[in-house]
Amino acid sequence: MLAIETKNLSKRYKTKTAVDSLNLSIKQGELFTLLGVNGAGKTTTIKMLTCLSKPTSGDAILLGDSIISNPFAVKEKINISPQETAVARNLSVKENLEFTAKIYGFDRKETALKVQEMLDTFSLAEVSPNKAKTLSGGMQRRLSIAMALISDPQILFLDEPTLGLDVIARRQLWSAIEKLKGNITIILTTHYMEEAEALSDRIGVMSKGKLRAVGTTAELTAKTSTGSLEDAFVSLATLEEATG
Ligand SMILES: Nc1ncnc2c1ncn2[C@@H]1O[C@H](COP(=O)(O)OP(=O)(O)OP(=O)(O)O)[C@@H](O)[C@H]1O
Repeated sequence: MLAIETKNLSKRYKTKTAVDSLNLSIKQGELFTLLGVNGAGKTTTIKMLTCLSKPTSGDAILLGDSIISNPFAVKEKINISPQETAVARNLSVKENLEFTAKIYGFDRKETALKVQEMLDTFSLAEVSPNKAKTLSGGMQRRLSIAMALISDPQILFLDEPTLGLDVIARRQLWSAIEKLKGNITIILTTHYMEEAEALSDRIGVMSKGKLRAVGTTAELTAKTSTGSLEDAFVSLATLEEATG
């Protein structure tokens, strides 16, 4: 069974087609990156796949369930770390994780185990008693991802996880994401080429709501006869300008 299969997934606002007939297949355990410039349609795609926004037309099947006809089943299997982190600023790191575990109905023993696992995986043990608002941007993002993983989702969505982070914080977040690879399906959005290249099994290039190409870095560079992902991306964007 595929983790995600979209069928002509589309979202139109009044005058704007944000996502245009997206057809995409993502395997279980894959780390798949949607790469595109601002306004390409990445966040709108994530919002539809996480049942936060209804498609105008088309559908997506996540682990066998449709986002249109069975959104509750979909929501049980997924979680998202959104662009704006979802941490409670006045709670400590540990309290944020415990609070999330309680929402999902874990008992005290399960909560303690899960919280410790997340503190270790995301190198947050040292700041566990500190209020979230005192953390650096990078640590807040790591906490946000840890909170999204508490419920043991089978698919995790990361919307621009390293936006605004410095190079050190970005590398720390990459290594946290790398630890998750293979155990869970991850859909990541970014407009950083080096991030897509460092983390992804496959990359989907989006521009102006359309999926222009899908493949590994090597496949995308071969397809465009270029020497780097950045050149491949520019080539695909230029192609898009020619074809509309
Ligand atoms: N609620 C809305 N109403 C009207 N237009 C919208 C709405 N949300 C998004 N759009 C438009 O749809 C297009 C795609 O936006 P989206 O946020 O999905 O892009 P993105 O690739 O995630 O960009 P970014 O990297 O800036 O987050 C943009 O042109 C945006 O202005």
